[in-house]
Amino acid sequence: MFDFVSHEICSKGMASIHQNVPSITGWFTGRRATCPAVAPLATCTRNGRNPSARRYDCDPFGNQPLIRRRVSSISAGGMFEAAATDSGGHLGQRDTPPSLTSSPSPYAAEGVALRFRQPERGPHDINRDYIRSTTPQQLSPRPASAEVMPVLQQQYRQPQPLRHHDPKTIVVSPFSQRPGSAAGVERLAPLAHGPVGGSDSSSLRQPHPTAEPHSELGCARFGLCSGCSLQDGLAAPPLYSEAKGFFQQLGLAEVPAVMQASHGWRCRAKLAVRGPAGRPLIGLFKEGSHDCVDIVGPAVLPPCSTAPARADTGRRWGGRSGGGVMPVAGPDRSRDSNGGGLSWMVGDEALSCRAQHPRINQAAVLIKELVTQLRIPPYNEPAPAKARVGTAAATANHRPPSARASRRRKGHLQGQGTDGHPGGLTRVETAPSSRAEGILRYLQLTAVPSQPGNRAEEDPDAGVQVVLVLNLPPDCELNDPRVASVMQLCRTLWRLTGPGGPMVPTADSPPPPLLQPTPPRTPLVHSIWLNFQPDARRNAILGEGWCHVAGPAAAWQDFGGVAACVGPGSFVQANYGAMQLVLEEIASMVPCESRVTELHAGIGVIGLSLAARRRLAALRCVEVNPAAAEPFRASLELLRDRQQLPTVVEYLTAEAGSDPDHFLADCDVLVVDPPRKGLGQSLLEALTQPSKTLGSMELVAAAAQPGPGGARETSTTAKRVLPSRLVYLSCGFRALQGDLAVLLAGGWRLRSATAYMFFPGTNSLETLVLLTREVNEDGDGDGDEG
Ligand SMILES: C[S@@+](CC[C@H](N)C(=O)[O-])C[C@H]1O[C@@H](n2cnc3c(N)ncnc32)[C@H](O)[C@@H]1O
Repeated sequence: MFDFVSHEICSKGMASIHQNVPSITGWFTGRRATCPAVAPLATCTRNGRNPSARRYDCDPFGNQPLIRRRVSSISAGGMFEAAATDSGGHLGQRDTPPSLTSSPSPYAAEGVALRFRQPERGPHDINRDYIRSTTPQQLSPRPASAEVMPVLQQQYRQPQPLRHHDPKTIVVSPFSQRPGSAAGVERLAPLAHGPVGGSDSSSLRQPHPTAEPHSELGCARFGLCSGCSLQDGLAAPPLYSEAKGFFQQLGLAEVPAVMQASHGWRCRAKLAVRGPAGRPLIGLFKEGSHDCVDIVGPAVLPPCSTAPARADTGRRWGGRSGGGVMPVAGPDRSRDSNGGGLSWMVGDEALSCRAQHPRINQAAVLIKELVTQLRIPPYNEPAPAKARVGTAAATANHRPPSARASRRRKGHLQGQGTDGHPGGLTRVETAPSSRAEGILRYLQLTAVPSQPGNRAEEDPDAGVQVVLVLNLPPDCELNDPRVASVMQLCRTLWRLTGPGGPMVPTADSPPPPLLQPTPPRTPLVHSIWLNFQPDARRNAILGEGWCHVAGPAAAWQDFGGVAACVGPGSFVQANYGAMQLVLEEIASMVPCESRVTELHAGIGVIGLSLAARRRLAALRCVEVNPAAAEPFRASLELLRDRQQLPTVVEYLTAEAGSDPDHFLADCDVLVVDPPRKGLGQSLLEALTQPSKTLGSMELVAAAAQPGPGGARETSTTAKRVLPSRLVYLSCGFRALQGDLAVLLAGGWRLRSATAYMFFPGTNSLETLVLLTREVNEDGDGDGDEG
């Protein structure tokens, strides 16, 4: 029998993600918003002709139906459709909608015909009530169906070699295989110098022209942005040497260092958006400042283009590609009434962030281009009152929100909180009285596998879940012009790179958002969310309000053999590949049939993967962020359909230190994965004072526990029974040192430690430690378990 016990999973905080989605159905589908930028691309693709030889003008906001004009620039989000034609100008689509004529096009030689539609409403005339009362079917009988859309989307679906992928795991320190080591991890000899990893010699591995020629990182921006502090020795940062010495003092001869990939490892990126309207900077802050270093490469034409290169305006990185240089629209064009041109196709990977998944880089390029063309004002930070500066190492580590902040999160629209993961950003506290301007604050981009069962970190065709973090209140009216420009961005982005179809679910569609399958072939943009973070004082990137705009709500990803539901506000490790290795090693530390408690469980990635791999007798997960419960439940449901699970699965929304006796009851193996500050005092006490007599209240609680191993005693002399194994995954090495001192003094014995490079290029570690203690009949441990 399967039993899912969920405590404090209330109807408010735990509401299904879609339950609180505002009824904006039909808003985005009310007009055919196919961007005519498809025209040159379609031309290029179909006929191999010069796309810039002839361009099409259009007045996307005009009211003249069915007008063709020649023009000089192309709108980013117009109100028309584009259709590819054959050489005679006839539409080539078999299922051409009746709204498109088949009359010969004057531009037939271009292979493209544009037709303009009478927009039902102007782009700035968005009315929420109107939207709510209109179904997508009424407004848009079908998604943009012109052939050029699939053609364009195909451009983004093109399977590309995942050039960053490094199949080899690097282990720096010499060591022998040991029982607790990561299963399947390839152990290599120590690396002294030279490139990390296998024989991949793709361009992503080539250093930037301006980078240190022999550096492993090979990034032209090294030293400018705060994302990386090391460009060599990525697999053995200075902190690793220190950690090795620390553990050797504690009796461990070997401390393996594991790096899964040196480039392209980041599957979730959080990027600041700053700078003036029309010239956005998207990237990370310089050390100790609000100066944003742009890490998003320029948009360039595809190699097949023969378009003449135009002089760069100087506001972008110089563009280059295999097929020539094509700086995109300059300021003059961005002032066009049509919103400027979209001449780009992809960014230049050699100029993009080395750490990020290539598909994240591509999405960032597209979004930057649209932000530029639509002149969406980036967030303008108020002057900082006191700068709290993180080092590169600190920024690499996550800083989950305080428990109080997490409790405050109710999620205005979605019931989702934030994970507070900076994703490489240095955050700076600002003065309470400061005033911020601008709209677009951050981008959160998460790689999503293109196929169920795929892993995003290995998937060259991965999609990207886009979160636009806005400096707007969650209750901002959607007819607010500031939102309108953002929505125009969303609409264009979706039309260009989404899978097609309406952007939001219909009002009467069933709400299975978390279990919504990923489309068979995922285009570049998997889904779009808005997050509202208007508070300049809050030290968090994500705010409380969420709005689901397009695509599946969740980004499912295989973690440790389990399909894990990752919401846009869920905590998830940025380095998916390294986390997979950690999960393998944790599985090797946990005996089959164990009763496992996982504290700081998040969406339950570790616990569920153990449940899938180790036939656990029981699983209890404890997490303070209430927004993590719903994704956990969704993952659990999917897993239950596939295989046998522990008879009792508990998910507790609570602070790890709030009731340790309850959490530790009936537990053989305790897994902890705390934030950087490490374990709380009460938990450390509980783990080191087994002979503490339980109070009567605790006994009542313990007696209520079902199943074998529940309350074994009812007298007030009952003692706390501790687990025999403690698996400690730490992202804060300093805190780990302190916690280990307490635990070792309290009877635990250190069995193994492995240093994982979760953030190659930074001086940080993710340390996985196994501790054991012998448990006698009294529940006391003498610190030695077999
Ligand atoms: C490093 S993350 C680990 C999450 C999860 N194990 C994973 O790998 O996805 C730390 C988690 O601890 C949670 N957390 C922070 N303080 C906590 C507390 N006092 N009690 C319980 N959970 C806490 C955070 O919300 C976050 O989900």
